[in-house]
Amino acid sequence: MTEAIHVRGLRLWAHVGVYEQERRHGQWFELAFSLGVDLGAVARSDDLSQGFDYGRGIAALQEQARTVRCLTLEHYSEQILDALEACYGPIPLAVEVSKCQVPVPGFDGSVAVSRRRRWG
Ligand SMILES: Nc1nc2c(c(=O)[nH]1)N=C([C@H](O)[C@@H](O)CO)CN2
Repeated sequence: MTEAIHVRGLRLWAHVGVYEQERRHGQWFELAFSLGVDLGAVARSDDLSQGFDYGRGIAALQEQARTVRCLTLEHYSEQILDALEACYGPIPLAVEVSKCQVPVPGFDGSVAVSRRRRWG
């Protein structure tokens, strides 16, 4: 993949987690996603209508986060890929979803899963 749009640091409050209280109360997630697309047309013309508007993907994931309910980061990442595909069609996609505060005793870090569709 030679060219891509990368969106990083998209913080979303979502109700995802194996524990019932994670799904009931919700928690912060941080997303990064990439669109593997040719940027040449917009680069030459300065006309966004000839390319991919990253704002549409951000808005779609903000909307999705309001209603999503599931257990695992893996399943959440699948729904994120589905939402991006609904936005942009069958283009190469990559996503990384991090749980910012993981409810594991004695663990102060974050956990992330990364997934790809049609990438490479
Ligand atoms: N592979 C995964 N393992 C775990 C997940 C997950 O989403 N994918 N989630 C949890 C809990 O929700 C976590 O927040 C704390 O135990 C556990 N393992």
